[in-house]
Amino acid sequence: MISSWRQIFRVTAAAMTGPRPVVLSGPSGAGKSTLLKMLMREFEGLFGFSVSHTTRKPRPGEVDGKDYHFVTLEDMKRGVERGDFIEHAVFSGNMYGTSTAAVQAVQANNQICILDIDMQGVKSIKKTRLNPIYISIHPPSVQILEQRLRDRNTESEESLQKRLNAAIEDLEISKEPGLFDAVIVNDDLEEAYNKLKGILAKEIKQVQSGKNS
Ligand SMILES: Nc1ncnc2c1ncn2[C@@H]1O[C@H](COP(=O)(O)OP(=O)(O)OP(=O)(O)O)[C@@H](O)[C@H]1O
Ligand SMILES: Nc1nc2c(ncn2[C@@H]2O[C@H](COP(=O)(O)O)[C@@H](O)[C@H]2O)c(=O)[nH]1
Repeated sequence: MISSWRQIFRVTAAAMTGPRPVVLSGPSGAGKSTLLKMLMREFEGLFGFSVSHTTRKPRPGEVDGKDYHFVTLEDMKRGVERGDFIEHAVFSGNMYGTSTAAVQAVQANNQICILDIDMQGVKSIKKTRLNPIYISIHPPSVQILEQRLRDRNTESEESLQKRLNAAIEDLEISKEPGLFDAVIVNDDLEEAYNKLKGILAKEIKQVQSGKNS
């Protein structure tokens, strides 16, 4: 346990000196992955994705170690017991977690670390010294969210309903004053992306100037 606290301290200490990490949260299907992939494409090398662990099965096209570390429930539980995770949560029947190593790997490259995590993760990260910028991505409406999730064609009916129920709850919680630094309604994708870039402009400039000096 002591070594895991040391690890967490190292991550948080690095976060206080390097660029601030960015937490993207918001309902499943709101467009977090779409937006973060756009950022990583436009600003190649500036951002690094914190690759979470999950017990859910990979979707077609998802790559182990890139999109997620896909693990068994037993492995995940062992990792939690070892203290490998800064935060972890159960979402829609599967476990998800951000490992200290995932954040450290990004910070070691002096990149802006992006975490794509659910509301429980946000609440847990708030108790650490990671000090990220918290951004919530919202859909224009729950109806549009449902349509996007259906069109994505990744969920069973049961999983879809669980995600919609969580979405309704999380949209309510996200109104809590001070919980997020910014809320972006992802209606028109380009517009939402430009807002995201605006919010991160200072961090982007800071890392760009460091890389060019
Ligand atoms: N502005 C938009 N207009 C229309 N479709 C969109 C928009 N943004 C994202 N989408 C589509 O909606 C679907 C959900 O987006 P995405 O997978 O990025 O959501 P997510 O928030 O990362 O979901 P999850 O939390 O489940 O990983 C995708 O098929 C994506 O192409
Ligand atoms: N608390 C955490 N939530 C996470 C993490 N990685 C992803 N997520 C969230 O889970 C849901 C579902 O993701 P999906 O890929 O199965 O659609 C979504 O809201 C993610 O933000 C994590 O490490 N911790």
